[in-house]
Amino acid sequence: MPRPRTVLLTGAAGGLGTLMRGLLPAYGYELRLLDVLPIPDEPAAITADLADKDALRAAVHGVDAVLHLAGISLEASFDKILRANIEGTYNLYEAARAEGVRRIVFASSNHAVGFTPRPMGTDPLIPVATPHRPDTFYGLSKAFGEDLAQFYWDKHGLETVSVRIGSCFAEPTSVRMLSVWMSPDDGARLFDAALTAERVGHTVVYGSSANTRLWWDLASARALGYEPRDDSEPYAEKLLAEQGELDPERPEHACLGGHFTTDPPIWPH
Ligand SMILES: NC(=O)c1ccc[n+]([C@@H]2O[C@H](COP(=O)([O-])OP(=O)(O)OC[C@H]3O[C@@H](n4cnc5c(N)ncnc54)[C@H](O)[C@@H]3O)[C@@H](O)[C@H]2O)c1
Ligand SMILES: O=C(O)[C@H]1O[C@@H](O)[C@H](O)[C@@H](O)[C@@H]1O
Repeated sequence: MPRPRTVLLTGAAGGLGTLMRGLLPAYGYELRLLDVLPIPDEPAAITADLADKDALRAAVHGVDAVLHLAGISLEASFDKILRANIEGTYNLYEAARAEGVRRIVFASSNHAVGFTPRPMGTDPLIPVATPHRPDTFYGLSKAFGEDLAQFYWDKHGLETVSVRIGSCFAEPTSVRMLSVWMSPDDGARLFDAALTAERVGHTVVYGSSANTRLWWDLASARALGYEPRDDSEPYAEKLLAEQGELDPERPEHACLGGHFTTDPPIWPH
């Protein structure tokens, strides 16, 4: 596939969208921005809901690829998740298929597999082929999105890289995040690799930096050409002094999804 140049960035007003708006142009992409919220200082951004099928058709028309970040990014009622994340992602795929877009990079989440026990001691890293074990309606919508991506590849030849993002923020803020953190710079490296790798079909990868305390296997991400450069370890001493080690007796410390696994989820995590 020729290197994509024009990329629709959905969820461009959000935290990750704002970070990627800043970082991805340096890789040579021309970003077309979309969000349900207006974006200050971005008059060309498309303000549209993922429920608006006509707006999505127009938004994907002529782009080489889509980086799909839009949606509810925390736990919410099933009705809200259904509309934004499940129907919204379907609407985006259908628009992309109809307009002949070749590739989508889908912001999946570790919460699609959040009830997977985290490795302890000498346990092996968690592979991407681990079964879906969503920890929330939110995680369930990401499991659906991964299946939707597989279906659109098998049926329509529309490629996807589903990125099970850990925690992509400027800095890790919890002991759990020491294992799942993805620095914004590594996030841009991974999204660039996912947009440009040859013949991905539907590939699932974990999205994180090369953390010393990593819980999952980055092999499928590295196979796309991703070379992480960051590690959360410099933050470890301070976070461990403040919060202590994870306690395997506490369910929210024993699983990948952390506090998303409690009922209701406990914020912050
Ligand atoms: N930030 C992370 O660490 C992380 C981790 C795992 C997965 N993700 C996923 O990455 C994506 C971006 O995460 P974020 O942290 O920037 O979240 P965010 O909540 O800051 O941003 C999401 C954006 O999507 C927009 N949006 C929501 N519903 C919409 C709709 N119906 N139509 C159009 N736009 C809509 C929101 O207005 C918002 O700007 C999300 O899909 C999230 O689930 C993020
Ligand atoms: O697991 C995590 O830390 C992150 O998971 C993502 O799916 C959520 O969107 C984000 O809010 C969490 O911080």
